Amino acid sequence: MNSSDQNIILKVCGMRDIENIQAASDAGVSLMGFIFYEKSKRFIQPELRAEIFSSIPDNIKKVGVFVNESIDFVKKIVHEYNLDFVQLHGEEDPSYCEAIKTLTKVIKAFSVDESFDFSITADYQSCDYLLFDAKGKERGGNGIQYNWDILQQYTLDTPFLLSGGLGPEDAGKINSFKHKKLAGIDVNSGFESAPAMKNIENIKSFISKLTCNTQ
Ligand SMILES: O=C(O)c1ccccc1N[C@@H]1O[C@H](COP(=O)(O)O)[C@@H](O)[C@H]1O
Repeated sequence: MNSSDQNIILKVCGMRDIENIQAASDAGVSLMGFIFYEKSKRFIQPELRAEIFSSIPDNIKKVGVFVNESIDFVKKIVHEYNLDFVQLHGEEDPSYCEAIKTLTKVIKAFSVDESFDFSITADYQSCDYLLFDAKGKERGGNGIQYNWDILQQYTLDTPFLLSGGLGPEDAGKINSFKHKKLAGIDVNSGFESAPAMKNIENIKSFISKLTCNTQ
């Protein structure tokens, strides 16, 4: 039961299956991530993109996820699929983020562990959101969490998304987590029955247990 006036963004990442996208949309998800990183299990093959993107309901905000791609490639994809956001999961520097910001909104991801130095985020304050994922072997989608207490060291104004191994059982922990710059949460492998296939019942049950409203 949602009982708060607070709104947070719920992003479901790594979508690829047309029926699963529709079902997630029907469940109330309005921000979805699509992976343009070839080494990911959730990569969308170029030949499937046109059909997938033309099927996405109009109310869905589309996030393209990239890792150290050329700016020209990202630009092309933003225009081709009308992306509302670009999420950057590599070593993209502040000037790269600025260049993408001329096209669409930018989410810059950082890999966090207990020794993460938040001072590096200072140069990324013009991004629309930062995203704090867990540091793991892969660029993203590692399915592991870090100790969220470290996020209290983040004191800048740019809002952030909480990410990294979030699963259906984490609703209570998310409800208890407080940070004035928390803008949303990003879920992925913790809700999968197979790569890029989300368990819709788990998403519905998760949303119902969050005390904030999701948007
Ligand atoms: O999901 C992927 O395969 C992926 C690949 C490369 C960059 C980012 C990726 N996904 C992002 O990873 C995080 C955490 O995912 P998880 O919950 O630990 O599975 C999330 O921000 C996804 O957007």
